[in-house]
Amino acid sequence: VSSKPTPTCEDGDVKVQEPAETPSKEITSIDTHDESTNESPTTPKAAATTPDPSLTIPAFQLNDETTTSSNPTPITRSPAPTNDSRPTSTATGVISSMPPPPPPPQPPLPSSRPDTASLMPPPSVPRLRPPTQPTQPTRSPSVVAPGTEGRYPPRLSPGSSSLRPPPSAASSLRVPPSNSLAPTKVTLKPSKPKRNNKVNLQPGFSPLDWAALTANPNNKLRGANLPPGLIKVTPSMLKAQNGRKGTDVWTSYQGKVYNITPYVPFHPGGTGELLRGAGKDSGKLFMEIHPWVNWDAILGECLVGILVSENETNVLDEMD
Ligand code: HEM
Repeated sequence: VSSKPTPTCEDGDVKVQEPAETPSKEITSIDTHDESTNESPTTPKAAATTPDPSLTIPAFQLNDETTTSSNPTPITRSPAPTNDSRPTSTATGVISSMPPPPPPPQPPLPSSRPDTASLMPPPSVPRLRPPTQPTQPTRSPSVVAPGTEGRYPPRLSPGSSSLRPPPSAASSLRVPPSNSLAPTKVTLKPSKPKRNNKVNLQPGFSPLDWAALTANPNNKLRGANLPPGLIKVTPSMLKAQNGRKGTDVWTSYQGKVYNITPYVPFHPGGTGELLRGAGKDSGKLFMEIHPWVNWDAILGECLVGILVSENETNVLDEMD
């Protein structure tokens, strides 16, 4: 639109002649221009009136668009007001609008160029300003809540914060390995040496040897003199089976009584440790030292009976 005719007609004062020469033609062109841009009616008029100055038009357009600083000054002068009056009049009646604006044509080329430049800038300037202005204000408020340009960091910070949560996934993965691995490693190292209370078992008394021994039911690991079925064991009976005076060593675990005598040489923790539960319940000691050990899997064949109360056995004896 800026390149159209403004230069030739616009020579400042010459504008009057242009409308007079081509009223019908100008009307059509002006109408179209007015529809597209309400603010810049002058540009359409110039375009209709100036078919010849095509050469001058391109040069001005480029200059006007590129240089924003030069645009404002020419616009403010005369073109802006003149243009505004023209379009408004054209909107209602083309003829009325045309006569008032057109000034006498001026021969000097330089003067015509500035006019075109002034005419050109208005359309281009408003167009450029609106997009930039709305974007800036929107940015400043959103960013700003605190302030102006310097607020980019704040924006970045909120953005980063929003990313941080999603980063929540990435952050969770990163943190645990570094922190968790270090402590776990440290804890494992000291714990192993502390618990390394295992004893050197005699040849033929390894866990595999014990497994082979228990696999054969004819070994009678429960005791030679016991009945085939499980027996009821009272606390007094358990206490008497402590290994002293040549007796077998019994211990209880979860309400069941076991003969641990055959297992003593196989116990990795040593004889002394295992005999701490002789004649009494070993559940507490067992769970404190190695709760991961499967008691029943190791001593299943050593099961003697079920632990019962003293009164119960007495009643049963009386009944018998
Ligand atoms: C008074 C009861 C018991 C005490 C005080 C005791 C004590 C211990 C000790 C101090 C260790 C060495 C742990 C180490 O150095 O890591 C150990 C290992 C072991 N004990 Fe016992 N123990 C008892 C009963 C039993 C019983 C009844 C069984 C079998 C059912 C048993 C099976 C084992 C096994 C398999 C290990 C080796 C654990 C491993 O290699 O991690 N213990 N025991």
